[in-house]
Amino acid sequence: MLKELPSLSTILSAYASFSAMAMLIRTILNEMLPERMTNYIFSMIYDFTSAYFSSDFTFIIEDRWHAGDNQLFRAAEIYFPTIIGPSSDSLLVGFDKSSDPTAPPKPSIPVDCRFKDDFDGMRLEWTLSSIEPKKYYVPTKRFFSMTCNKRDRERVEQRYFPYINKTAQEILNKSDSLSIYTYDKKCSMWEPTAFKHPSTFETLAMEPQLKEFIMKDLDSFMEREEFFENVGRAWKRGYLFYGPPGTGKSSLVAAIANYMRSNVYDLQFQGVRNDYDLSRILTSTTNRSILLIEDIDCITTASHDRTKVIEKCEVEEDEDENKRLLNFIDGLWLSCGNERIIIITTNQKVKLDPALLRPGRMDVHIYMGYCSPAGFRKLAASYLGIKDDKLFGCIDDVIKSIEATPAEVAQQLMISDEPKVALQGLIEFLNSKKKGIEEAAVEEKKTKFNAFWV
Ligand SMILES: Nc1ncnc2c1ncn2[C@@H]1O[C@H](COP(=O)(O)OP(=O)(O)OP(=O)(O)O)[C@@H](O)[C@H]1O
Repeated sequence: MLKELPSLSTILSAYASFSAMAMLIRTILNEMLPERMTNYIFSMIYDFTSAYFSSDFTFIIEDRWHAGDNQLFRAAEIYFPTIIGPSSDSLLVGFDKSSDPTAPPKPSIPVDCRFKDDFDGMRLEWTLSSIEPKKYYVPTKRFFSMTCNKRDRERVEQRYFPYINKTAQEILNKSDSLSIYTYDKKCSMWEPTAFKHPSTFETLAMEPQLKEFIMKDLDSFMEREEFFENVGRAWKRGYLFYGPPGTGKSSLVAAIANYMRSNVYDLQFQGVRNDYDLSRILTSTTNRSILLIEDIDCITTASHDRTKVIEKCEVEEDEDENKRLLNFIDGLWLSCGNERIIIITTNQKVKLDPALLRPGRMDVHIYMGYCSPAGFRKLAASYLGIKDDKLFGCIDDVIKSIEATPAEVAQQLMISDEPKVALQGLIEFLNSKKKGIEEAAVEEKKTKFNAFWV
């Protein structure tokens, strides 16, 4: 076997010829090529050989991805503070406006902090870095980086990253704080505010069957990811809430957010310039959230009340605006990611283009109406903590005969903590409203009568 090995003199002479060759190439390159070109060639050779022979592999997760937020970065931001422990020597802490100051502060990862995570037998060391932009209007770029062994690359891609996403979602589901986001056009980013609306399905004054229907619909939507995938439909559901002001449309949105434990993105149609803008705004929202567009009737000036005489140019303007709105809603369905609930509210459904209301754009239409006796009882239970009273019968009678919104009834019930006083005040309010309506009806009759004889 030893015989097969080359002799020492052969090895030395091979090494000498290789070195001579390398020197010759180097001299030729130095003589013939400009210095910058030579440096470039050497750096390429270095990069190639070091990548080929190195056993390291680096993953980088930047905060932006394809002109939107990088969802993996957002998930990492939620997950990493929960694993940062003895392996790190610093932690960023703070409170936001909505935090309980007596509770421990919220943790976050400081820039340049190194920390380790153990997953499936691998020890992965992460760093959060940031790059300051050269131009003042470009935001700071932040990214997590981690170098692992090349042989672990597949495991990290296939199992560790999905694990980060899943764990972040579980943390969000368990967390008791929700946020409502509004889009800041100047900074091109969503601004979160703590969402602490107390409305729940329990406190809502609406027909119990309707509540049941909405809750079941939401549950079945959340459970049917596979169904949506099999039938080739986007995993989204569109709800239209319509009804007079003060009947609880916004309260219903809040009840849904609390029920689903979902953040709300409050989207302003007026703030969106074009399709590209919309897609950019939507890609920076997170999955499993509610997209809310309130008072959509105020967006379109179009009136479908065909009894009204409208100028030709007005009709054309309305049609343009309607087209833009339909495009906007279709854009929502296309670009807003998965597991989304899209809610549109309006005071006047008749003003909306019927094309907007078709299934696929708006799947479920919910009418929020005036206060019924059952609605009043719900409000009395929430505001006064009472289930019955001898004044209830009298209130039921008036409430059935007029149009009082739950907001108006709730307003009266808040006047006093003393149930008797509050109920008495409500009766007076309802009676005066009834009287006002009757007087207005008589007045209208009189006007019509006079007009007939003129
Ligand atoms: N159905 C309801 N159940 C319980 N509370 C209600 C209901 N409707 C209205 N309220 C009370 O009235 C207030 C105003 O209601 P809300 O803003 O939800 O009505 P809205 O229909 O969204 O009104 P708008 O069309 O003007 O936006 C709520 O904060 C809540 O206290």
